Amino acid sequence: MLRIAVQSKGRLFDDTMNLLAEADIKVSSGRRTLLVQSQNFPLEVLYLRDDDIPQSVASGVADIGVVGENEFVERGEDAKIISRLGFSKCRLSLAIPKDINYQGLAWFNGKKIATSYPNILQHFMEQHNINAEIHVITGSVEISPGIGLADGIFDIVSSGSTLVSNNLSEVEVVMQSEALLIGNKNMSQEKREILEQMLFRFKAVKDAEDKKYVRMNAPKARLQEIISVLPGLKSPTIIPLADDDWCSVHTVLDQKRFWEIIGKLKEMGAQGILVTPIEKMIL
Ligand SMILES: Nc1ncnc2c1ncn2[C@@H]1O[C@H](COP(=O)(O)OP(=O)(O)OP(=O)(O)O)[C@@H](O)[C@H]1O
Ligand SMILES: O=P(O)(O)OC[C@H]1O[C@H](OP(=O)(O)OP(=O)(O)O)[C@H](O)[C@@H]1O
Ligand SMILES: [Mg+2]
Repeated sequence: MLRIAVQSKGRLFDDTMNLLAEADIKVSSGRRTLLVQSQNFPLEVLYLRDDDIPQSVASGVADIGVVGENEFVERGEDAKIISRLGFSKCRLSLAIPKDINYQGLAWFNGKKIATSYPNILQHFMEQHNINAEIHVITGSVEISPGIGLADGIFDIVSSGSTLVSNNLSEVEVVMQSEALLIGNKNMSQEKREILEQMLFRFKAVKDAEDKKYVRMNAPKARLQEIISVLPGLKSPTIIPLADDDWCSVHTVLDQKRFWEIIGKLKEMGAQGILVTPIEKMIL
Protein backbone atom coordinates (compact mmCIF):
# COMPACT_ATOMS: atom_id res chain seq x y z
CA MET A 1 0.00 0.00 0.00
CA LEU A 2 1.31 3.43 -1.02
CA ARG A 3 0.41 6.46 1.10
CA ILE A 4 -0.13 9.88 -0.45
CA ALA A 5 -0.35 13.13 1.53
CA VAL A 6 -3.01 15.47 0.14
CA GLN A 7 -4.02 18.94 1.33
CA SER A 8 -7.14 18.43 3.44
CA LYS A 9 -8.78 21.65 2.28
CA GLY A 10 -7.65 24.52 0.15
CA ARG A 11 -6.54 25.14 -3.36
CA LEU A 12 -4.73 21.87 -3.99
CA PHE A 13 -7.49 19.59 -2.75
CA ASP A 14 -9.88 19.61 -5.73
CA ASP A 15 -7.27 19.28 -8.46
CA THR A 16 -5.50 16.48 -6.61
CA MET A 17 -8.72 14.54 -6.05
CA ASN A 18 -9.67 15.09 -9.71
CA LEU A 19 -6.34 13.72 -10.84
CA LEU A 20 -6.91 10.55 -8.78
CA ALA A 21 -10.48 10.25 -10.07
CA GLU A 22 -9.41 10.62 -13.70
CA ALA A 23 -6.88 7.85 -13.12
CA ASP A 24 -9.83 5.74 -11.89
CA ILE A 25 -8.46 5.63 -8.36
CA LYS A 26 -11.53 5.84 -6.13
CA VAL A 27 -11.15 7.60 -2.79
CA SER A 28 -14.01 8.92 -0.73
CA SER A 29 -13.10 12.38 0.47
CA GLY A 30 -14.32 11.84 4.00
CA ARG A 31 -13.13 15.19 5.18
CA ARG A 32 -13.38 14.15 8.79
CA THR A 33 -11.38 10.99 8.31
CA LEU A 34 -7.70 11.77 8.08
CA LEU A 35 -6.63 8.52 6.46
CA VAL A 36 -8.77 6.95 3.72
CA GLN A 37 -8.07 3.85 1.65
CA SER A 38 -8.89 3.70 -2.01
CA GLN A 39 -11.56 1.14 -2.83
CA ASN A 40 -9.87 -0.05 -6.01
CA PHE A 41 -6.14 0.78 -5.90
CA PRO A 42 -3.41 0.04 -3.32
CA LEU A 43 -3.31 3.68 -2.22
CA GLU A 44 -4.29 5.42 0.98
CA VAL A 45 -4.78 9.15 1.26
CA LEU A 46 -3.53 11.04 4.30
CA TYR A 47 -5.22 14.45 4.51
CA LEU A 48 -2.91 17.11 5.95
CA ARG A 49 -2.33 20.85 6.00
CA ASP A 50 -0.14 21.69 3.05
CA ASP A 51 2.60 23.13 5.30
CA ASP A 52 3.07 19.67 6.81
CA ILE A 53 3.24 17.73 3.55
CA PRO A 54 6.97 18.16 2.70
CA GLN A 55 8.02 16.96 6.15
CA SER A 56 5.61 14.04 6.19
CA VAL A 57 7.03 12.83 2.87
CA ALA A 58 10.67 13.43 3.83
CA SER A 59 10.22 11.49 7.06
CA GLY A 60 8.31 8.64 5.44
CA VAL A 61 5.02 9.21 7.28
CA ALA A 62 3.68 9.47 3.73
CA ASP A 63 5.46 7.97 0.70
CA ILE A 64 4.41 10.67 -1.74
CA GLY A 65 2.54 13.97 -1.57
CA VAL A 66 1.09 16.82 -3.59
CA VAL A 67 2.31 20.24 -2.57
CA GLY A 68 2.95 23.69 -4.04
CA GLU A 69 6.52 24.23 -5.20
CA ASN A 70 6.63 27.39 -3.07
CA GLU A 71 5.88 25.37 0.06
CA PHE A 72 8.30 22.59 -0.91
CA VAL A 73 11.19 24.99 -1.52
CA GLU A 74 10.39 26.99 1.60
CA ARG A 75 10.45 23.94 3.86
CA GLY A 76 13.72 22.65 2.43
CA GLU A 77 12.81 19.08 3.35
CA ASP A 78 14.75 16.18 1.90
CA ALA A 79 12.30 14.64 -0.57
CA LYS A 80 12.47 14.28 -4.33
CA ILE A 81 10.32 15.80 -7.04
CA ILE A 82 8.60 12.99 -8.96
CA SER A 83 6.65 15.15 -11.39
CA ARG A 84 5.29 18.61 -11.99
CA LEU A 85 1.51 18.49 -12.06
CA GLY A 86 0.71 21.67 -13.97
CA PHE A 87 -2.03 23.02 -11.71
CA SER A 88 -2.04 25.67 -8.94
CA LYS A 89 0.27 27.83 -10.99
CA CYS A 90 1.32 31.01 -9.24
CA ARG A 91 4.42 33.05 -8.47
CA LEU A 92 6.12 34.44 -5.40
CA SER A 93 6.66 38.16 -5.76
CA LEU A 94 7.73 41.25 -3.92
CA ALA A 95 5.13 44.01 -3.87
CA ILE A 96 5.07 47.52 -2.45
CA PRO A 97 2.49 50.31 -2.11
CA LYS A 98 1.58 51.39 -5.62
CA ASP A 99 2.32 55.09 -5.17
CA ILE A 100 6.02 54.46 -4.50
CA ASN A 101 8.42 55.33 -7.29
CA TYR A 102 10.34 52.05 -7.41
CA GLN A 103 13.78 52.18 -9.00
CA GLY A 104 15.08 48.72 -8.23
CA LEU A 105 15.83 46.15 -5.54
CA ALA A 106 17.99 48.56 -3.54
CA TRP A 107 14.74 50.16 -2.40
CA PHE A 108 14.30 47.24 -0.01
CA ASN A 109 17.50 48.03 1.94
CA GLY A 110 16.54 48.76 5.53
CA LYS A 111 12.86 48.04 4.82
CA LYS A 112 10.54 45.60 6.55
CA ILE A 113 8.95 42.87 4.43
CA ALA A 114 6.02 40.74 5.56
CA THR A 115 5.84 37.18 4.29
CA SER A 116 4.93 33.56 4.99
CA TYR A 117 8.00 32.46 3.01
CA PRO A 118 10.97 33.73 5.06
CA ASN A 119 13.52 31.18 3.82
CA ILE A 120 12.96 31.82 0.12
CA LEU A 121 12.97 35.57 0.75
CA GLN A 122 16.10 35.43 2.90
CA HIS A 123 17.92 33.49 0.22
CA PHE A 124 16.86 35.93 -2.49
CA MET A 125 17.90 38.94 -0.41
CA GLU A 126 21.31 37.42 0.31
CA GLN A 127 21.85 36.65 -3.37
CA HIS A 128 21.19 40.29 -4.20
CA ASN A 129 22.99 41.79 -1.21
CA ILE A 130 19.89 43.42 0.16
CA ASN A 131 19.58 43.97 3.85
CA ALA A 132 15.91 43.94 4.81
CA GLU A 133 14.02 42.93 7.90
CA ILE A 134 11.76 39.93 7.37
CA HIS A 135 8.53 39.85 9.32
CA VAL A 136 6.86 36.44 9.32
CA ILE A 137 3.07 36.23 9.25
CA THR A 138 1.01 33.21 8.23
CA GLY A 139 -1.84 34.87 6.36
CA SER A 140 -3.43 38.09 5.11
CA VAL A 141 0.05 39.25 4.13
CA GLU A 142 -1.23 41.81 1.62
CA ILE A 143 -2.85 43.87 4.33
CA SER A 144 0.42 44.51 6.21
CA PRO A 145 1.68 47.64 4.39
CA GLY A 146 -1.79 49.21 4.68
CA ILE A 147 -1.84 48.81 8.47
CA GLY A 148 1.76 49.90 8.98
CA LEU A 149 3.08 46.45 9.78
CA ALA A 150 5.60 46.39 6.95
CA ASP A 151 6.91 48.44 4.01
CA GLY A 152 6.45 45.70 1.44
CA ILE A 153 5.32 42.12 1.11
CA PHE A 154 6.55 38.88 -0.38
CA ASP A 155 3.66 36.57 -1.23
CA ILE A 156 1.80 34.44 -3.74
CA VAL A 157 0.44 36.22 -6.81
CA SER A 158 -1.75 34.70 -9.46
CA SER A 159 -4.21 37.06 -11.16
CA GLY A 160 -2.84 40.00 -9.18
CA SER A 161 -6.28 41.07 -8.00
CA THR A 162 -5.42 40.71 -4.28
CA LEU A 163 -2.53 43.11 -4.82
CA VAL A 164 -4.75 45.59 -6.66
CA SER A 165 -7.41 45.55 -3.98
CA ASN A 166 -4.73 46.30 -1.38
CA ASN A 167 -3.15 49.13 -3.41
CA LEU A 168 0.05 47.23 -3.99
CA SER A 169 2.09 46.76 -7.11
CA GLU A 170 4.25 43.78 -7.98
CA VAL A 171 7.85 44.88 -8.40
CA GLU A 172 9.91 41.65 -8.52
CA VAL A 173 8.97 38.08 -9.41
CA VAL A 174 11.17 35.79 -7.35
CA MET A 175 9.94 32.32 -8.30
CA GLN A 176 7.31 30.52 -10.35
CA SER A 177 5.39 27.72 -8.71
CA GLU A 178 3.05 24.87 -9.55
CA ALA A 179 1.78 21.76 -7.79
CA LEU A 180 4.43 19.05 -7.44
CA LEU A 181 4.21 15.35 -6.78
CA ILE A 182 7.00 14.71 -4.30
CA GLY A 183 8.28 11.40 -2.98
CA ASN A 184 10.28 9.88 -0.13
CA LYS A 185 13.83 9.04 -1.13
CA ASN A 186 13.84 5.55 0.37
CA MET A 187 10.67 3.91 -0.87
CA SER A 188 10.51 0.11 -0.90
CA GLN A 189 10.55 -1.71 -4.22
CA GLU A 190 6.92 -2.70 -3.73
CA LYS A 191 5.86 0.92 -3.20
CA ARG A 192 7.87 2.08 -6.19
CA GLU A 193 5.97 -0.40 -8.34
CA ILE A 194 2.62 0.94 -7.15
CA LEU A 195 3.87 4.46 -7.85
CA GLU A 196 4.87 3.44 -11.38
CA GLN A 197 1.35 2.11 -12.00
CA MET A 198 -0.11 5.36 -10.74
CA LEU A 199 2.22 7.48 -12.89
CA PHE A 200 1.35 5.35 -15.90
CA ARG A 201 -2.30 6.22 -15.38
CA PHE A 202 -1.56 9.92 -14.81
CA LYS A 203 0.36 9.99 -18.07
CA ALA A 204 -2.49 8.33 -19.96
CA VAL A 205 -4.85 11.04 -18.69
CA LYS A 206 -2.38 13.83 -19.44
CA ASP A 207 -1.59 12.55 -22.93
CA ALA A 208 -5.31 12.54 -23.74
CA GLU A 209 -5.73 16.16 -22.64
CA ASP A 210 -6.49 18.51 -25.52
CA LYS A 211 -6.79 15.63 -27.95
CA LYS A 212 -9.85 14.75 -30.05
CA TYR A 213 -10.83 11.57 -31.79
CA VAL A 214 -12.00 12.47 -35.28
CA ARG A 215 -13.90 10.31 -37.78
CA MET A 216 -14.91 11.40 -41.26
CA ASN A 217 -16.04 10.08 -44.60
CA ALA A 218 -13.48 10.72 -47.32
CA PRO A 219 -13.66 10.38 -51.09
CA LYS A 220 -11.15 7.65 -52.05
CA ALA A 221 -9.93 9.75 -54.96
CA ARG A 222 -8.49 12.28 -52.53
CA LEU A 223 -7.47 9.91 -49.75
CA GLN A 224 -3.69 10.42 -50.09
CA GLU A 225 -4.11 14.19 -49.90
CA ILE A 226 -6.29 13.83 -46.82
CA ILE A 227 -3.84 11.47 -45.10
CA SER A 228 -1.01 13.91 -45.76
CA VAL A 229 -2.58 16.62 -43.55
CA LEU A 230 -3.36 14.25 -40.65
CA PRO A 231 -0.77 13.94 -37.89
CA GLY A 232 -2.28 10.82 -36.24
CA LEU A 233 -0.51 8.57 -33.76
CA LYS A 234 1.09 6.32 -36.36
CA SER A 235 -1.12 6.60 -39.40
CA PRO A 236 -4.86 7.08 -39.64
CA THR A 237 -7.19 4.08 -39.64
CA ILE A 238 -8.94 3.62 -43.01
CA ILE A 239 -12.18 1.65 -43.04
CA PRO A 240 -14.07 0.72 -46.23
CA LEU A 241 -17.65 1.93 -46.66
CA ALA A 242 -20.60 0.36 -48.49
CA ASP A 243 -20.09 2.94 -51.23
CA ASP A 244 -16.88 1.93 -53.04
CA ASP A 245 -15.86 5.51 -53.83
CA TRP A 246 -15.75 6.47 -50.15
CA CYS A 247 -13.99 5.33 -47.00
CA SER A 248 -14.02 6.25 -43.34
CA VAL A 249 -10.90 7.84 -41.85
CA HIS A 250 -10.27 7.80 -38.07
CA THR A 251 -7.53 9.80 -36.39
CA VAL A 252 -6.46 11.78 -33.32
CA LEU A 253 -6.09 15.55 -33.57
CA ASP A 254 -4.49 18.06 -31.24
CA GLN A 255 -6.86 20.77 -30.03
CA LYS A 256 -4.31 23.43 -30.98
CA ARG A 257 -4.29 22.57 -34.70
CA PHE A 258 -7.82 21.25 -34.79
CA TRP A 259 -9.66 23.99 -36.71
CA GLU A 260 -6.83 24.50 -39.17
CA ILE A 261 -6.80 20.80 -40.07
CA ILE A 262 -10.59 20.46 -40.16
CA GLY A 263 -10.68 23.37 -42.62
CA LYS A 264 -8.26 21.61 -44.95
CA LEU A 265 -10.16 18.32 -44.69
CA LYS A 266 -13.40 19.99 -45.71
CA GLU A 267 -11.70 21.59 -48.70
CA MET A 268 -10.49 18.15 -49.71
CA GLY A 269 -14.04 16.81 -49.70
CA ALA A 270 -14.26 15.15 -46.28
CA GLN A 271 -17.84 14.87 -45.03
CA GLY A 272 -19.71 13.84 -41.91
CA ILE A 273 -16.85 14.77 -39.62
CA LEU A 274 -17.48 13.47 -36.07
CA VAL A 275 -15.41 14.74 -33.15
CA THR A 276 -15.28 13.04 -29.75
CA PRO A 277 -13.17 13.69 -26.62
CA ILE A 278 -10.57 11.15 -25.55
CA GLU A 279 -10.48 10.10 -21.91
CA LYS A 280 -7.15 8.28 -21.81
CA MET A 281 -4.36 7.62 -24.25
CA ILE A 282 -1.61 5.00 -23.91
CA LEU A 283 1.17 5.93 -26.31
N1 LIG B 1 -4.16 32.41 -6.06
C1 LIG B 1 -3.54 31.28 -6.32
N2 LIG B 1 -3.49 30.81 -7.60
C2 LIG B 1 -2.87 29.65 -7.88
N3 LIG B 1 -2.25 28.89 -6.96
C3 LIG B 1 -2.28 29.30 -5.70
C4 LIG B 1 -2.91 30.51 -5.31
N4 LIG B 1 -2.79 30.65 -3.98
C5 LIG B 1 -2.09 29.59 -3.56
N5 LIG B 1 -1.77 28.76 -4.57
C6 LIG B 1 -1.01 27.50 -4.50
O1 LIG B 1 -1.80 26.55 -3.81
C7 LIG B 1 -1.13 26.16 -2.58
C8 LIG B 1 -2.16 26.00 -1.50
O2 LIG B 1 -2.82 27.23 -1.31
P1 LIG B 1 -3.90 27.42 -0.18
O3 LIG B 1 -4.35 28.80 -0.22
O4 LIG B 1 -4.90 26.35 -0.26
O5 LIG B 1 -3.04 27.10 1.09
P2 LIG B 1 -2.48 28.03 2.20
O6 LIG B 1 -2.63 29.43 1.81
O7 LIG B 1 -1.12 27.53 2.57
O8 LIG B 1 -3.48 27.59 3.29
P3 LIG B 1 -4.03 28.43 4.49
O9 LIG B 1 -4.72 29.60 3.84
O10 LIG B 1 -4.96 27.47 5.12
O11 LIG B 1 -2.83 28.77 5.28
C9 LIG B 1 -0.11 27.25 -2.33
O12 LIG B 1 1.00 26.78 -1.58
C10 LIG B 1 0.29 27.64 -3.73
O13 LIG B 1 1.22 26.72 -4.25
O1 LIG C 1 -3.20 37.17 -7.39
P1 LIG C 1 -4.49 36.58 -6.91
O2 LIG C 1 -5.22 35.84 -7.98
O3 LIG C 1 -5.34 37.56 -6.21
O4 LIG C 1 -4.10 35.43 -5.87
C1 LIG C 1 -3.21 35.64 -4.82
C2 LIG C 1 -3.85 35.35 -3.51
O5 LIG C 1 -4.31 34.01 -3.48
C3 LIG C 1 -3.85 33.39 -2.28
O6 LIG C 1 -4.73 33.60 -1.23
P2 LIG C 1 -6.01 32.67 -1.01
O7 LIG C 1 -7.12 33.13 -1.87
O8 LIG C 1 -5.60 31.24 -1.15
O9 LIG C 1 -6.39 32.98 0.46
P3 LIG C 1 -5.63 32.55 1.81
O10 LIG C 1 -5.05 33.82 2.31
O11 LIG C 1 -6.68 32.00 2.66
O12 LIG C 1 -4.58 31.52 1.48
C4 LIG C 1 -2.55 34.09 -1.99
O13 LIG C 1 -2.18 33.97 -0.64
C5 LIG C 1 -2.81 35.51 -2.41
O14 LIG C 1 -3.34 36.25 -1.37
MG1 LIG D 1 -3.89 30.50 0.26
